Amino acid sequence: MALEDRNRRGLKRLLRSFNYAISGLGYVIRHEQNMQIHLASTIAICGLAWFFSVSATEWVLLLLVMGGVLTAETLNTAIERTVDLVTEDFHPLAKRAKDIGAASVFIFCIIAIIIGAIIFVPYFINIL
Ligand SMILES: Nc1ncnc2c1ncn2[C@@H]1O[C@H](COP(=O)(O)OP(=O)(O)OP(=O)(O)O)[C@@H](O)[C@H]1O
Repeated sequence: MALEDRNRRGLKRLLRSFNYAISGLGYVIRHEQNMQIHLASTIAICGLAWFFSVSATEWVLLLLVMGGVLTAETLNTAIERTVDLVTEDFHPLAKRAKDIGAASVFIFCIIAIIIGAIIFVPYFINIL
């Protein structure tokens, strides 16, 4: 957001914020291979949920964890770019910050896999 707009309010500022968010999302999707993998997984999981006609509660849980993974990856990319802005040299703290950012995505992925298994395994067993 342009610096002079920071104290302004109203629809114009809201629309600009929306545009900046879309631009950030587009960047992450275009440049981060992990985000592309997460998105492909999200589409596949939605297809599976539709195929098995999962319940509304299960949809909510799936959407929450899928959204959580995508959000964690987006924030992790922001951390990576911020670290790159601070230093391009090897630095133990840069490594620490990036590794911890990556850990946050990893944690959410593990939780998503566990919740996905809890929801889908009974459906798979049913069609066997
Ligand atoms: N400036 C740095 N100093 C020390 N270690 C770094 C630095 N930059 C990256 N690393 C190490 O290399 C790893 C990979 O960093 P990189 O910036 O390539 O991110 P990435 O995990 O490959 O993510 P992506 O490919 O999604 O951008 C980091 O997790 C960190 O351990």
